[in-house]
Amino acid sequence: MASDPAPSIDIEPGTRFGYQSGPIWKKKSKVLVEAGEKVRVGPGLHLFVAPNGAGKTTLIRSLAGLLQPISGCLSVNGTVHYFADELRMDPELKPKALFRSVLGSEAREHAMKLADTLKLSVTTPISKLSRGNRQKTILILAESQLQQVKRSVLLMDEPLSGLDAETREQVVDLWAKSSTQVVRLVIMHELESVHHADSLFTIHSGALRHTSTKSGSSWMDTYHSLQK
Ligand SMILES: Nc1ncnc2c1ncn2[C@@H]1O[C@H](COP(=O)(O)OP(=O)(O)OP(=O)(O)O)[C@@H](O)[C@H]1O
Repeated sequence: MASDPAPSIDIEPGTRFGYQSGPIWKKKSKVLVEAGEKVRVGPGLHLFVAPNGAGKTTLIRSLAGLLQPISGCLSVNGTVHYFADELRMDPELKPKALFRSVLGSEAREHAMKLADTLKLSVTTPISKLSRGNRQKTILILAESQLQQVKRSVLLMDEPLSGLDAETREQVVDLWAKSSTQVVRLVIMHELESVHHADSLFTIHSGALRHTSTKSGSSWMDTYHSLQK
């Protein structure tokens, strides 16, 4: 029996990402990012770093199927999990109840262990959690959902923002050790804690740039070289 293909993201050359504005009878498209070349990524950790307002969230939301690309073609193969940069839930909900409501028993057990490792209080209502602790809740939920599905594409918008340095290191370590059947595309601004990654996306003057080769000694050097 043939095994399922690995999860992947494909973006065809000429695909343009952006948003529509204006009244419904006179809509205008505003292009933020265009892919000049074909991009294909498979399982692994893929970083997405670009200046504020370049169009990262717009692009990742398009991959999640929440926005239509303005033109062109993309395909995301696998079960898509999209996590925005804020936890939008009932403020009275506690992480433990949230995990119970969306995770099966094994994944829930995984979530509780991870909460312990990352020092998250699972009995504090979301409204009373700090920014970093809300971010931990998102990360734990994301990682635990992956336990329930085999071929996943995880799209995350700035999951490390607000985390202290030790937690950031723990999360990045976790990603490095994680399943080979997951495509992780992660928007971030802080590259210091990332030693291992499989590729880097950026946006320069509206063009999507992508490389799997680290230039210089760090992904930060690679980012700077793609921004020239
Ligand atoms: N529906 C919309 N209507 C008007 N402007 C929009 C819309 N969607 C996005 N924009 C604008 O497009 C630009 C890019 O937005 P986007 O959130 O994708 O950028 P980003 O790279 O994720 O930025 P940041 O790093 O600051 O989060 C911003 O100036 C934003 O205000």
